[in-house]
Amino acid sequence: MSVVTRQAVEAVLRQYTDPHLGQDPLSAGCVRGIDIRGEQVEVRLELGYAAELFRQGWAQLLGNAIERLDGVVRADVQVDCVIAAHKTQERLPEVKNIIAVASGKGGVGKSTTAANLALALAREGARVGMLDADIYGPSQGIMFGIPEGTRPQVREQKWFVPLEAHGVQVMSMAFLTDDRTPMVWRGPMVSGALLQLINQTAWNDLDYLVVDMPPGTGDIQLTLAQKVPVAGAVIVTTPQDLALLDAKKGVEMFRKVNIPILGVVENMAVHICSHCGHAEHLFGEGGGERLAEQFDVELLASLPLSMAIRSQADAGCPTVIADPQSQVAMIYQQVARTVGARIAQGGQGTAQAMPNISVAED
Ligand SMILES: Nc1ncnc2c1ncn2[C@@H]1O[C@H](COP(=O)(O)OP(=O)(O)OP(=O)(O)O)[C@@H](O)[C@H]1O
Repeated sequence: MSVVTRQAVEAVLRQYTDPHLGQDPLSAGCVRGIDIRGEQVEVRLELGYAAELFRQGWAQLLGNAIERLDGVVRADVQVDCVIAAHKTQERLPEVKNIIAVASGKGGVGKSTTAANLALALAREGARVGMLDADIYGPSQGIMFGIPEGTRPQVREQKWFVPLEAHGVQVMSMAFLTDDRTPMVWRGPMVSGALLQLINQTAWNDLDYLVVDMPPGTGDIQLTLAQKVPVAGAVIVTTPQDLALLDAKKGVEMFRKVNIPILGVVENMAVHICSHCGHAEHLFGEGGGERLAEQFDVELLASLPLSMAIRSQADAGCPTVIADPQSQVAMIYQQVARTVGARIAQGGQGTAQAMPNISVAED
């Protein structure tokens, strides 16, 4: 009878690439324990991102592979998700990671993407908040189905208690104003008000706070990006040349303030005929890919122009929860897990970068 070794188990693990981390569990530092008792093997893995819809399948796949080793009768793989606080996250103790969702121009589907991303993160088991910072066209209240006129409670005359919808904590300037208040705010006022909104909301133990940024790349965006400890940004674009040009400005702006770009989402990329299923590239093919290549950012997903995406979001129940088994919902889930994985890889949990000290022998 052959005896199973730790090396043999590790060699099996090395053959499998975590699709979100792009590395095998060992190289990615996910292995927390390997226990071998005779013919039984127990492996514990820890993922630094939310992956409720992935972890069981991943555990099963790895377990089956280990069971194919000579001398193994049973392999149990346990996969846990543990989301750490981003290293820059000190000012907001209740928020571990802030994700900015931005676009170079309006109307590309930034808010729709932000809502689906937040809900997808929640479905993956994370505690999630949504801050609607799109002050000129706040739409998260509608997308989360919060009845117009609902006001947040105020605690100790200082804290706004975020509204809860579909399991996500939601806050928007729209909850504090009414339709008759014209939003003709100038830049500095807007940034000030938004910072106050972020800092004075009583967020409750969030793994991720998704911020739906105002469209564009002006002063408001820059101030927010600098004053809020953002873990990373997701840029939303459509494939038209003009939108892509604006998206490039967005990428450059975040780079300038040293905020990592987690990736680009290309929205309304293809039209799928609801009668025959034929896919048509309305605005030209491969724009998102070119942008990703040119700017060395990851293309997280290409989403179709779809009536369902629009009608479900506009009705207060975005696709991720309205039709959770749909292909589109699965794309959003994939984006959510990848975004979480990129943040985890960006140095989560490391308190501070230490200077290197080298000791040389004479
Ligand atoms: N993939 C899609 N397919 C079809 N319609 C979409 C898609 N994504 C977004 N939409 C629709 O396009 C419109 C604009 O979307 P959204 O409000 O998300 O854009 P935005 O970039 O946030 O715009 P703004 O910044 O001006 O608020 C909405 O009616 C939305 O439902």
